[in-house]
Amino acid sequence: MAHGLFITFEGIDGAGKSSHIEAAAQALREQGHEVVMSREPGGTPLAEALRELFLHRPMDALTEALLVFAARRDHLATVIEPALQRGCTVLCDRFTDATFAYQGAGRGFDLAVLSQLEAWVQQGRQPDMTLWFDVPPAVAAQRRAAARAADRLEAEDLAFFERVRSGYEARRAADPGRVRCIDSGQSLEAVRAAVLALVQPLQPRGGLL
Ligand SMILES: Nc1ncnc2c1ncn2[C@@H]1O[C@H](COP(=O)(O)OP(=O)(O)O)[C@@H](O)[C@H]1O
Ligand SMILES: Cc1cn([C@H]2C[C@H](O)[C@@H](COP(=O)(O)OP(=O)(O)O)O2)c(=O)[nH]c1=O
Repeated sequence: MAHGLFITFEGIDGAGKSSHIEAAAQALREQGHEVVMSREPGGTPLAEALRELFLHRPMDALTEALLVFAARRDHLATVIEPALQRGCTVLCDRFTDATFAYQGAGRGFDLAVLSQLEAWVQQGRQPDMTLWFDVPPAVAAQRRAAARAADRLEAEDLAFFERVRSGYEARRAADPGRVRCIDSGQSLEAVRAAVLALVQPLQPRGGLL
């Protein structure tokens, strides 16, 4: 079925993805896309409330996984799917690759259970393209320390973020056509050029209406 483009942005905390989403959106608008921007966990009032709990309350890995998928279900049903059906291009700061990377690789949670939750919640919906901002965890930690106070996930140690990074690499290896790796250890200007090189050729898809 025809639908708008669904593009997600991923990477460990401090990789630099949030620094480039607006530039990607602007480039796409200039190509004629009607852009909807969102984030996960979040993007709806319910999902934003779940995000606050997720980022600040202690919980085990299964609870983390259930919360992010509950938030995702609401976000997909009320924001992402309607926007894609209208033919919009949806840019989302994180999506299910983050769950496989953080809860799966980072926490060691069962990947088969995550795949089951993914199937129930997404009903086959997958991003058309994912930009994975890849950077060594030590570089990301320096960037975070200079920029902001750590939340519950950001307080994890370098070994955790090494596992998360390897989780993203596994997702890329499983679907290299979708997950595109950007070397985010470069300068802001070089990363921005790499992002624009990937998004500028994308044509608007148009919707059903
Ligand atoms: N390529 C880069 N070189 C140097 N600093 C960067 C680069 N990309 C991002 N930063 C800085 O690192 C910090 C974290 O970036 P941010 O975009 O918030 O990361 P993320 O969204 O991936 O957590 C910000 O202060 C940002 O200005
Ligand atoms: C979407 C998602 C995010 N997360 C984590 C990754 C981040 O540490 C955190 C929030 O992501 P993010 O919005 O990137 O945080 P910030 O705006 O502070 O950069 O949630 C998961 O652990 N699993 C998930 O499925």
